Amino acid sequence: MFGLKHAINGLVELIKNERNARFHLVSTAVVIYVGWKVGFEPSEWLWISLAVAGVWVAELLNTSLERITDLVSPEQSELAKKAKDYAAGAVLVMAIWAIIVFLLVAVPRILMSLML
Ligand SMILES: Nc1ncnc2c1ncn2[C@@H]1O[C@H](COP(=O)(O)OP(=O)(O)OP(=O)(O)O)[C@@H](O)[C@H]1O
Repeated sequence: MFGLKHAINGLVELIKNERNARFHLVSTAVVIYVGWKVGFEPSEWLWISLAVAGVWVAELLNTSLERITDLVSPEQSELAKKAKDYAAGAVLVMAIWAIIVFLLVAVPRILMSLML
């Protein structure tokens, strides 16, 4: 279980050091609260949890790639810029998908529960 300790440490460090991660943490808590309040179905939880996990994974990999890039190329370089921009693009794609899932799955359920 030593790997688990390091993995949890990675998550804690991400939340401590990255502003984006703190935003993800608040968003994750809000989505879980809303889902619990309106009573998401298991299939809805599946989509929402996939989107939430996807954003966390993308942010973890992006931050890891940023650190590796800084290690390999501490000075300004065109390649370092490309490497970081690609990784940031991956987070953006995942975040857009998570918003689409939220709009398609959560918003109709929230509106339904407000009308009842
Ligand atoms: N060594 C570098 N050479 C050229 N451009 C860089 C370099 N480092 C960063 N950049 C540019 O600046 C952008 C922001 O990089 P930075 O490492 O500050 O990431 P960040 O998104 O601000 O994340 P963090 O706040 O975690 O460091 C990169 O996407 C890239 O375009």
